[in-house]
Amino acid sequence: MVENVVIIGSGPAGYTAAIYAGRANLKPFVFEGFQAGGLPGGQLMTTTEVENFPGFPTGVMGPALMGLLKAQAENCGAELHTEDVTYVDLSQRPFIVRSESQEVQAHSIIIATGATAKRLHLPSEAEFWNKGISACAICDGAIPMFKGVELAVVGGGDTAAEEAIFLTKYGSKIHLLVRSDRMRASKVMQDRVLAHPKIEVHWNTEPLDVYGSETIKGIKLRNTATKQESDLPVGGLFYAIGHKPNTDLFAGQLELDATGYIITQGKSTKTSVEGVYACGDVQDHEYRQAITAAGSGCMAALEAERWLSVQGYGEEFHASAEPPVKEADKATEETPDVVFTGDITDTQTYYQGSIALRKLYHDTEKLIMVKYTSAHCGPCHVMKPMLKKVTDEFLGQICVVDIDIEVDPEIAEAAGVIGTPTIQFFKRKDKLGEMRGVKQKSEFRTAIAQYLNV
Ligand SMILES: Cc1cc2nc3c(=O)[nH]c(=O)nc-3n(C[C@H](O)[C@H](O)[C@H](O)COP(=O)(O)OP(=O)(O)OC[C@H]3O[C@@H](n4cnc5c(N)ncnc54)[C@H](O)[C@@H]3O)c2cc1C
Repeated sequence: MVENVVIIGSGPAGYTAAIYAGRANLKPFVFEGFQAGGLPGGQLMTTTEVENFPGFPTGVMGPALMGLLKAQAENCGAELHTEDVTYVDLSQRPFIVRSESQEVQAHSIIIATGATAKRLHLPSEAEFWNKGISACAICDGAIPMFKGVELAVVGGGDTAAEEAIFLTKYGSKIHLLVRSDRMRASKVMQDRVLAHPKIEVHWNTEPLDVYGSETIKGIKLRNTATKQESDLPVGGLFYAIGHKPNTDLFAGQLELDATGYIITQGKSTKTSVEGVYACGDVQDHEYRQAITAAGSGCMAALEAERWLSVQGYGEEFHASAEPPVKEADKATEETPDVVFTGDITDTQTYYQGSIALRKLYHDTEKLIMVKYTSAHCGPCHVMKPMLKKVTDEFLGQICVVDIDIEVDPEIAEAAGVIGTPTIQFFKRKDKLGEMRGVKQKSEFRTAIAQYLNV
């Protein structure tokens, strides 16, 4: 079967294109992505309050907004697959789009792969990645290791300014490392940074490397004007140095500009290959906003629909009168997380908080799976429903304890948690293993099955 339209990416651009293509009865096939170019849900999964998306007069949390867009896309008939695309062939028709698990043929393609935060590639970066270095202050700032210590943010744009201000909630002092003698951030953000009593701006400053033992203890710096080197003891370093468009898949197949952004024609979302459209940040280095991404996602879907119709493609799929119950809803409806207020025994599967964890840790013979998450962590929002589907397969066999690291920072610190999400497994007071970050369902399933038999 040849799909009418395959959409690659699930940020505001991808989901909006899916909503429009779904409403046009095209049954869009969406590769939401998984790890290759950010998270399913895109960049807004890594932020907190979004105050400028129309329709939310008092703001909306980034992950919540993306949850709404996803639900709307599904309700409009989009078919969502939480996988990365690993290969495309735009030289033949129908086009070929491949992920690890499947190959799809498509009459048209909408590219909405967005952009990814850049790294500095410091000599010791790999050693300390997620052990004090992070590319998302909003996601990781609340981690116990960053509380009450001096932290550094590198960058001079709006993101760096936003992240430095955000981190003042947690760090004792924030050092903002700016490469030149001025910031690129908007005037209003610069004013906020410069007026903040907890932020010190280091002009003409670049990091050369980081050092530490288990976790980062400081940064070696160089003054870009005088070349003088210095040392800045900090407990965390946050990158905010811009983004790279996620276009490696299309290199040599589509026209890209010198920095890798997809070139679209005039006011349209048409690319250099007929039937292939690009929307959102992957083709926009100027506005880079959720609403502009969503707007261009709408344009891409409308343009694809018209093109399919002119070509005589575009098989229509009509939704049934009764909307199907969505998988995501099922997962949360079937087994609601249980919050214990009374006596804690190990007869249930889901628990929350440090009191439950302590009691189970001492009393139960069952496998305990502890989920350390935080409300601000986009990857945690991605992981939660996926993991829930897996743990529902083991009802009654394991005890799953949810720890919000902002509510229970002491227990997270005692457990050595240095990033969210983190999963730890315990049995009879022994720690059996740990998993960090979002993983495939199969990896979670294998780990649980393995530890159950220990
Ligand atoms: C910290 C932060 C805060 C922000 N705050 C705001 C704000 O307040 N207001 C605002 O308007 N904008 C904000 N932005 C900008 C906004 O998030 C982006 O402009 C917007 O998300 C771009 O949407 P997009 O759909 O083009 O791409 P993204 O959101 O970047 O989404 C890209 C999608 O493509 C997927 N993908 C990538 N590669 C592949 C692949 N190989 N296969 C399959 N899928 C793939 C990814 O998984 C992801 O789902 C913020 C950005 C950041 C980083």
